[in-house]
Amino acid sequence: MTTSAASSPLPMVELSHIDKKFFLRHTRSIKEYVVWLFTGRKGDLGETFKALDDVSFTINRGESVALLGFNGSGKSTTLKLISGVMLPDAGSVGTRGRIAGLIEVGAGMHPDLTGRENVYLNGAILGMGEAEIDEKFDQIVAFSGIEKFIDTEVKFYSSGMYMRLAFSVAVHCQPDIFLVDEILAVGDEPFQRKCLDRMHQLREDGQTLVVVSHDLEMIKGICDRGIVLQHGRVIHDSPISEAVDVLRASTPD
Ligand SMILES: Nc1ncnc2c1ncn2[C@@H]1O[C@H](COP(=O)(O)OP(=O)(O)OP(=O)(O)O)[C@@H](O)[C@H]1O
Repeated sequence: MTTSAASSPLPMVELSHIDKKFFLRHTRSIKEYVVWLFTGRKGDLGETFKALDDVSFTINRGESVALLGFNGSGKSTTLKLISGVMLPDAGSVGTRGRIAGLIEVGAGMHPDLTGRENVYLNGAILGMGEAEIDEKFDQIVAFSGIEKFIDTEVKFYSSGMYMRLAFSVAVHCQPDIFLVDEILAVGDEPFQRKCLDRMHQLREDGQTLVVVSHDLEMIKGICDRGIVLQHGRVIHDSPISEAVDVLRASTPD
């Protein structure tokens, strides 16, 4: 039996045995540091901490996946590795196509540039050419709803305004993979609804979504699969309702 290429799953994100470590510095006073230096450097000034531990999963085209877990479980670190702004210490990350990541409020924006200039900067970072941005500029600004402030330097924007502009640029660049961290929470309710509608539309268009949020009801409305992280390890991967139940039944320790 032959399977048509159109119906076979196409991997868009592949994480294989990822480890990510951070160095946690133990704060010391200058006096303590000098004593440590002249007494044979006994004891550590810090320790290595594993934020992700042997994380592997594959996300196929058209899937809408939530990364779930309590604070500090490694969700944002995973998104940063997928987006490429952070590299793993071990393992490999593979992605396909254009990625747009809304991971940190203000990331990818230059504070001294205006909203208009940042649309071009952000658009270029996301892989759009000048002509493509010119063509979509009015739509981007209209969706963001910040027309009045588009020629103001973004350092004067509120966090909600940053997010509006960044979300609008990201969705208009038609990403193959759209990564969204908690940042939607800084938008007001009408704009959040508008973002959710747009994310549903991306999903219907067959794009791939990876979402991090503690708003489990919202997540259930937008995602079809949930990956639960605990202390940097994947402990569960299933359809979203079951994954949310697993998270709710577990305890943060
Ligand atoms: N740049 C960094 N330097 C040191 N430690 C870090 C760094 N980034 C993340 N961590 C640590 O890695 C762990 C995982 O962080 P991460 O932000 O991925 O968690 P999260 O699941 O997104 O949490 P939250 O729900 O609170 O946003 C945390 O203990 C965090 O303190």
